[in-house]
Amino acid sequence: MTTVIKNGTVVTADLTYRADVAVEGGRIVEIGQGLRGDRELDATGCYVMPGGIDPHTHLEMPFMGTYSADDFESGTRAALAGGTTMVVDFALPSPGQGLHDALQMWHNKSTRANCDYSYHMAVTWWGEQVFDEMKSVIEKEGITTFKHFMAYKGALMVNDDEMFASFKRLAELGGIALVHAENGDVVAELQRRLLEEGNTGPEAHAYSRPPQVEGEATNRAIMIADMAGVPLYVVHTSCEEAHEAIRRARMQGKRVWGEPLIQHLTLDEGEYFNADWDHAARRVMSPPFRNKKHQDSLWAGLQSGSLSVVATDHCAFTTEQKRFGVGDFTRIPNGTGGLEDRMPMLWTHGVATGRLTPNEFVAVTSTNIAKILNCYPRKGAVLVGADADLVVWDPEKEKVISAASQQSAIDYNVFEGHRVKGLPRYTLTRGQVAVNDGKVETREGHGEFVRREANAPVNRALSTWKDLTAPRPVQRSGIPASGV
Ligand SMILES: NC(=O)NCCC(=O)O
Ligand SMILES: [Zn+2]
Ligand SMILES: [Zn+2]
Repeated sequence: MTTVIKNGTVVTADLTYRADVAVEGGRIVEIGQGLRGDRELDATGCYVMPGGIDPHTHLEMPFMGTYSADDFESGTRAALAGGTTMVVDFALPSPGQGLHDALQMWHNKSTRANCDYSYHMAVTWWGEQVFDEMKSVIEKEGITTFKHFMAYKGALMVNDDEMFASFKRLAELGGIALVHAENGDVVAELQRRLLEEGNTGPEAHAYSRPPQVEGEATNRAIMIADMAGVPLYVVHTSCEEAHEAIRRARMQGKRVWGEPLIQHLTLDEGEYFNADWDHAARRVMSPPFRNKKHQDSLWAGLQSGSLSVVATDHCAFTTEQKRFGVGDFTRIPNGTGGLEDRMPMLWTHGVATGRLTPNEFVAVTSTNIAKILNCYPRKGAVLVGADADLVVWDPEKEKVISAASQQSAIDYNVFEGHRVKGLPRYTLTRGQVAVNDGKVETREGHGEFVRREANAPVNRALSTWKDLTAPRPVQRSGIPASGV
């Protein structure tokens, strides 16, 4: 059966043009004028764009004594409702657990996914087993991106020596290093002091994680990655200090990317001073929301290209779960939702305000990350042969965000009450119409795992450069290279 999206304007990361798009067998089979199909979707007045890719989600994640509330079913349903057609979640080994073991647990959870997905692997401890398994995780499992938590001391955090060892291994295997960049030692000390001084509420969460802890860790990760010769992707970049480090590194030719979240772009630290404990705690995440200066920096980064991708870090906890932290802010489960709202919020606050062009919107929500993850143009493109992961975007469609009508399993929404203009009319996941004229018609289990190959072009370029500039002995006549 052929489905044709008719009368729309195709918008990709670099082109805008009028065309119909024909889809068959889950792929785009033709792009042109006057196409006919067994089923036709009217895109009059709409943009036909690559579906969004959210490279940072935590679905059913075991964390801080509980599990995040959205699983692969509700999470990917929320994603599709908002125009996102692929998510990348984090497989998280517990201390001492093997990588393949953890991966199997994630494969078991994701059988319910409504859209395609991939994983990053987390390096939560270091040892010979992790070193060995990294190779097969990359080469056999198709997972090429490995996350390192520089925070969450005593739980997920790895130290510099472990990070350097892991980064070197990734450089050798053609993978990419990811970091959650916050100085976990300093955060732990600030938390201890704040509690001692009687600062127990959610606002203390923000005080315990100032921009300096993020700026320092981002710089450190960049330098360690440079010494290891591995490309680096910095997740949830929230402040000017971290952005500045990334910007400088990129200007020096280092292979570094930064990922702001839609929450940090549009919500600020004022949320933590709300008199309602629940309101503030629901917004506790790491790094915390910042002020306008930092938000302006992130927007400028997207405009100038020093920041590359907008994600959500979707890690949703119910109010009941957040209340674990009454009386001690360090026990509030860290994380917020955003999967359904990333694209409409970014369109409303980015494109409609003139901060981003529609093409830049596609770049930062889909195409850039598809290239970084080495799954472009299968994902992130409107091209013949690409997966038919598409969103038919109606720039005139409006709604007020509300927990009452959301797909997510939690009982609130951090964007509650925000009016958005720009929403999906249709979302297609490998050709299946999951949002049909605004109505959600997802199919549980439709999602497939997306394998990715190592040694992306950026890895090859970086290793060529590192080889070329590696230390070499100077040949001196009459002097042997090694002692006699
Ligand atoms: N970001 C957050 O607060 N929770 C999810 C885990 C992480 O990415 O740090
Ligand atoms: Zn993180
Ligand atoms: Zn995260």
